[in-house]
Amino acid sequence: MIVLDIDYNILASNTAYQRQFATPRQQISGRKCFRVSHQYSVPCDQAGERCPMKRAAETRLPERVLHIHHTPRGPEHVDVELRPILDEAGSVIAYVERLTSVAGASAQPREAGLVGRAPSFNAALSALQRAAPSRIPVLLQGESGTGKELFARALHEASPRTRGPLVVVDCTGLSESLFESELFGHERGAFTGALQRKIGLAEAAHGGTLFLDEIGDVPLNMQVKLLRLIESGTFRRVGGIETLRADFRLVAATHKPLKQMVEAGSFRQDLYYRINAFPVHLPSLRERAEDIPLLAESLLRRMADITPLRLDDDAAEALRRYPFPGNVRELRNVLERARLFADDGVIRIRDLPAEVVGGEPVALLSAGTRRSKEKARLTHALAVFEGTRAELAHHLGLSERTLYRRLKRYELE
Ligand SMILES: Nc1ncnc2c1ncn2[C@@H]1O[C@H](COP(=O)(O)OP(=O)(O)OP(=O)(O)O)[C@@H](O)[C@H]1O
Repeated sequence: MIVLDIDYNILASNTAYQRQFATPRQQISGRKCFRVSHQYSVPCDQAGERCPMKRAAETRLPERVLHIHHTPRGPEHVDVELRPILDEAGSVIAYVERLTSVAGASAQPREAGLVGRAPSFNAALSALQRAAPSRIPVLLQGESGTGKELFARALHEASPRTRGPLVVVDCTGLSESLFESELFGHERGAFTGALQRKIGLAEAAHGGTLFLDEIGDVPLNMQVKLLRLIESGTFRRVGGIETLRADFRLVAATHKPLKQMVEAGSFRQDLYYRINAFPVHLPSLRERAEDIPLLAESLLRRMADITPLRLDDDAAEALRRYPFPGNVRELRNVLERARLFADDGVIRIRDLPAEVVGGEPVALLSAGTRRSKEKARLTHALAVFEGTRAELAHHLGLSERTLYRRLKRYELE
């Protein structure tokens, strides 16, 4: 926790803060929060981020945002909760901020788990953080390959049920009877071939989270049974008479437009309202193209055996421009294939599939507009960022070499 005055100066910090966010012997008190947390020379809202203090100064109410902070370990997602302190007349005289590292995702390349730092990714992560402590059912909506299972796992791990199981049910391609026995289990002799009693997935999720992936694929008849399970929290094994109590937190995911399916009569409205208590939009890779280098580096680390793998600048640029209809899964597949051609561990343009190299630019921008946008972004970053060039490259998600090349290209050196 830190205490701040209304001019962004840190007045005090506790030992937990110092341990987590300061380097040894670093003097925190008296410094500006935006310098310490972001290495900016100006407040966050002038550097293109939402500043919770600015809002709280107007509303005099608590604020909560998810920011990427500069820490001794590099950039990290941090959940910032801010409370204004008022004097007797009701004016804001100071703020208390509680900062919590978000463990569920990384803003730096990682060997496992969710990575991302684009605003649309952070919005999804922030929503997840808010839903995690409660038992509210969450519906993850996103195109195929956007990481629904990874988000479900991150939600489970951030929840109080993290010590319990996370049970994943893929609802695609299951016939009605198979779905029922998978979900509810069956008694011995319930049907031909049921030689033993089998515990169903709803029962296996006891004390944990039940993740129903592609819930839009559940057959209509089964939707009734699913609704009953969710509403009453009870079920019966196939062939059984005993009513059993289920205790799980429900997370569902779909890439289908459920609302339209409700209108068309192929998805039950009552079930839709039940599962849609807390919808979270998972961004497509097109909506977070700036995360492509970070994701690519993470995925390459996950694939590398002895030789480390990397992309050269041109290949990285080609990936950034490709719209990736198959999202992160497609990016992973493209890299898996390309690495087989990269004998020295460096993936070049010639190693990428033709559709990626010849693809249309992501946001139908002309090359000129793209360049002037990029130049403006770099000029702004140079003006507000106070760290070294290596740190700036890190902050922008670029390699140091790429940063220097761009600075030269735009004559910003
Ligand atoms: N933000 C991310 N960070 C790291 N890896 C990711 C991220 N998003 C997705 N992936 C990877 O992309 C692949 C596809 O993810 P996942 O299977 O979770 O997608 P999905 O949305 O469930 O897809 P589908 O709807 O087709 O089942 C996985 O290998 C996953 O590890």
